[in-house]
Amino acid sequence: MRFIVTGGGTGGHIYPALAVANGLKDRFPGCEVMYIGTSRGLEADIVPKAGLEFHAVRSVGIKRSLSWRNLTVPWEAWAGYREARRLIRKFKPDAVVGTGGYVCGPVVLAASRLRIPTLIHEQNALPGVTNRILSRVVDRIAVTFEDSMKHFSSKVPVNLTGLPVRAEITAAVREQARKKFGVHQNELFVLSFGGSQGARTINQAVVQSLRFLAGIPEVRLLHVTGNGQYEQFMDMLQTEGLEVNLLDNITVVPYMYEMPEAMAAADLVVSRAGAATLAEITVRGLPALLVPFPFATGNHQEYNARALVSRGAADMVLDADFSGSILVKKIKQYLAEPNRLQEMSDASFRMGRPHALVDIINLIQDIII
Ligand SMILES: CC(=O)N[C@H]1[C@@H](OP(=O)(O)OP(=O)(O)OC[C@H]2O[C@@H](n3ccc(=O)[nH]c3=O)[C@H](O)[C@@H]2O)O[C@H](CO)[C@@H](O)[C@@H]1O
Repeated sequence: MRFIVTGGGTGGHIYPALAVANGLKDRFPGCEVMYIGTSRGLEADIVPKAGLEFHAVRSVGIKRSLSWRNLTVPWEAWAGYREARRLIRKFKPDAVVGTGGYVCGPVVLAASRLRIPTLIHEQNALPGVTNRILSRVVDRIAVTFEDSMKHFSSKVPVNLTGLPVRAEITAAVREQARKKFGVHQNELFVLSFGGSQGARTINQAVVQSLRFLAGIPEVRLLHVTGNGQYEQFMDMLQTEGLEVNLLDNITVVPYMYEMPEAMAAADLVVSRAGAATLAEITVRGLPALLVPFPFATGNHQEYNARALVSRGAADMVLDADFSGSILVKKIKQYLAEPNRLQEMSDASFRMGRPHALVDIINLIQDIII
């Protein structure tokens, strides 16, 4: 068996593609998997490190603002399509799977024209432009959120699978994780972070709230600033006259490499609303206070957040409204109403899709038979 997976640009498209590649290898021992991306995207770095055969094709996105570069788009797109077609003809895959990003366009389109079974996975509640176009030519569509199903044409079967999360996220054990982070039984352990890059708004709000949170001993806060924003965060603390080492119940780190354990230990997550983060939160049944990144394409993070909010799994505060005083107010509310947290947790757990990967691999198996 041979498969091609494609998806690129940001980690949000690449990690689900890698999860699918690994899932295919488990389901079809001895199968060959080729990854097609671009040479400029993060995938050119990540995919070879993951031990997969990687090939790059040209791919272009249309600039939303007026730009002379858009004039070269048709030529570049045609060149990328021809490169993808050549790779597919040579490799002869049994199926091609796309997880979004511009590069999926030429690869999935070429596969479909060559009558090779195709599946796309959409991570966000508001589908990206490439997946919307491809949805007309593929054999199967898998989605993370029920809310995105209405954006696809009814001709192609759309399946609600969820987004595959790392196995460690489900495997981490709460009691062990709480011990590791020194969390006492009755403490409310709050994990705050802003996606993989960190979020300035969340960082600022945390700085503004630290003096108050330090005075609430029932709360323990683990805050992740993002690697690129750690120094700025420390500068802001200094300006406020705060020394984090002196605050017993507060820990600040630049990046959390042990996110599975941190989530396992947490009672509440404060974060952006990237699709991977939300898949992890719901698989663990965590209640969340979400502050969507307002500049994500098409404002898709707000749509992602609303998918949880409308089902009672999370609260949302828009980026423009979020501040230290809102954060403190919300935490005080949750402390005063533990039932509310429990209800959010139950609703979150109901949305979680721990079998996302298995369901996606089943769909791939369906289209190749
Ligand atoms: C800014 C932007 O447009 N981001 C998009 C990008 O998300 P991006 O990949 O940046 O962010 P996500 O929130 O989806 O995922 C972040 C991942 O990083 C992990 N993590 C984070 C911080 C940390 O310290 N340690 C750690 O391990 C999280 O556990 C999670 O697995 O692609 C997603 C899927 O298309 C979209 O939904 C997001 O909107």
